Amino acid sequence: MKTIDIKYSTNTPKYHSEEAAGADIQAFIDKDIVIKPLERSIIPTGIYLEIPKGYEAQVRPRSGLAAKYGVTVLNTPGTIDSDYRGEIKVILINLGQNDFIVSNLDRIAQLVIAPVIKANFQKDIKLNQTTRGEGGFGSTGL
Ligand SMILES: O=c1ccn([C@H]2C[C@H](O)[C@@H](COP(=O)(O)OP(=O)(O)OP(=O)(O)O)O2)c(=O)[nH]1
Ligand SMILES: [Mg+2]
Repeated sequence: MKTIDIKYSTNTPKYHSEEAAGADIQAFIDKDIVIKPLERSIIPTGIYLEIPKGYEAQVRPRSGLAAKYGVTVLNTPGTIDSDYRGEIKVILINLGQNDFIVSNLDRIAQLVIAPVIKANFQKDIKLNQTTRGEGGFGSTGL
């Protein structure tokens, strides 16, 4: 497994198994946050990273919260740019039927570090032809 060093300040994401792809991130809050059904909340984590150029961090949901409570990350996968130096925050949405309570240090999401390929977008009015052409949104059948 490839590894890279990433500097952090305040809190750290934590891998919970040897080969976990995602490092869990915890809520870092003074008091509980209640998320009502169909509402969302921006949860601080106290995590600040210096991600090396050429990488990003993706904020992904935890499947346990989704399966048990219907709670997920609204903008999944959230994108943490390598030049971002602010606190990582998680936008949770409660798609379940009950209030969801977030307490300090609850593991609310996970971070996956991934390489980034930057495109040099080149304007060309004639794009090459393909069999699919302009077909999308179920054009090949469901
Ligand atoms: O779940 C997320 C997503 C983003 N961010 C931070 C890090 C990221 O680098 C920055 C900007 O995110 P994004 O590009 O997704 O948001 P935007 O709405 O395009 O804002 P901006 O104009 O600042 O790029 O916000 C988070 O803390 N959590
Ligand atoms: Mg942006």
